[in-house]
Amino acid sequence: MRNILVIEDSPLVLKILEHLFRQETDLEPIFCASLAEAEVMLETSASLFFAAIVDLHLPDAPDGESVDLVMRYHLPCIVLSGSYNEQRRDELLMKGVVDYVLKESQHSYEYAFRLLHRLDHNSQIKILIADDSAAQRHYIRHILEPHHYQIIEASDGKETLRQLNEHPDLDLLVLDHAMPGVSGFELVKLLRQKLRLNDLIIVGVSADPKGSLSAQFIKHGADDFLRKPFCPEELNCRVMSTLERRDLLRALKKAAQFDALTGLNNRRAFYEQGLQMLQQAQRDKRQVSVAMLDLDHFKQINDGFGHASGDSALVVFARAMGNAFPDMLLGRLGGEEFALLTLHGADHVAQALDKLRQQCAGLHYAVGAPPLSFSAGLYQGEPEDLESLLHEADIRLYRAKQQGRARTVLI
Ligand SMILES: Nc1nc2c(ncn2[C@@H]2O[C@H](COP(=O)(O)OP(=O)(O)OP(=O)(O)O)[C@@H](O)[C@H]2O)c(=O)[nH]1
Repeated sequence: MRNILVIEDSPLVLKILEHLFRQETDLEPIFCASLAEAEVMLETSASLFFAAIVDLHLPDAPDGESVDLVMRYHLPCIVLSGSYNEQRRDELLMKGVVDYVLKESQHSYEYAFRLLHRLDHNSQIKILIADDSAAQRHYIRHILEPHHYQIIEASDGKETLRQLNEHPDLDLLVLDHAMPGVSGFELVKLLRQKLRLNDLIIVGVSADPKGSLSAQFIKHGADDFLRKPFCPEELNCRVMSTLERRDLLRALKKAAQFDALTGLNNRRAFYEQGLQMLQQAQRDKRQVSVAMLDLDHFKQINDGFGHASGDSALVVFARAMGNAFPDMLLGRLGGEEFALLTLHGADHVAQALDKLRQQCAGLHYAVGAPPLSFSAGLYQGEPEDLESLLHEADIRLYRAKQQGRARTVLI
């Protein structure tokens, strides 16, 4: 839970904020209606707070004194203001507030909450600022720092490449075009062709007046582009939206690859990775082993102990399978049916399946429920066609069920 200090006196705004905080499970607001109240709160409990949302005009602080108070305690500060004043906004942003949000619509309040959520993740985000001008690097750092990112700098193309090698977990590159040595534009091409395709977000930056440059950057793989001079909010908005877009894509990819209940590969991902494994085995002239596993009398668990207990049986079984076969390709093909594919020989897999069977008997998944048991069909053969290999394993699984379940059939 993150405590958020809210310094605000307007009953209407408080009502809106209370409503929005009620929808948050991990943010807890603590409200102060005046500067005096906030001073006492921070004096006694500043370390409890993660960030602050601050009204610019309070009866005992008519001129933004509440912002200075919060900044003195080095708390990330989101300013809420009823009126827009460009000079005031610039002053506040240069002072290091996270953002200046107008109290004009539901959308702006929601934006403030997006900022709070991002702040929570930003300390894990690594940004590289690549620009040959020290002043420009300093300016960008100053804009990004209040958002709590980890920031690294590079002053030319070569150093940028060195930093990228040194920090393979970099999330975002703010890349100036006109750098000595390798230009920003050349770097984008190089990074997208040679290093990695999607993981690194690239935001191009240039003072070049040519309109086509931004399009060229983006066509060659940059995620966004900013023309200098840009205002602090513009950079922050673009960094935030590219990060959000990447997180969304990652979540989508995860949902498309993994079974939501057990976390194992789903059927599609199992087939995709299985095909790659078969191609590798063909190149290495090796056989593969494939097994199909199916929980025994699973319907009785659902019928006798409820669907939730059935689900929990699937979860504990999948976890045990993951522990038993850490270096093999595993998947949930559907229902209570699982599969594995490996370069290990069938004897090795058969032994591991027996061990898993013993462990399953001791797994707890519902009060009073019978021990978990599974049948398996196992086949070793040439890495030709995944469908046929699975079919062979399935025939053997059928035999295992016929022969009384709780066993592995290899022949
Ligand atoms: N709880 C739960 N049940 C599921 C899920 N997917 C499939 N099932 C149930 O799994 C059961 C499978 O039953 P059957 O195909 O008759 O197999 P079984 O009872 O295990 O019998 P044998 O395989 O012959 O030992 C059905 O009742 C399905 O409704 C799931 O995601 N969660």
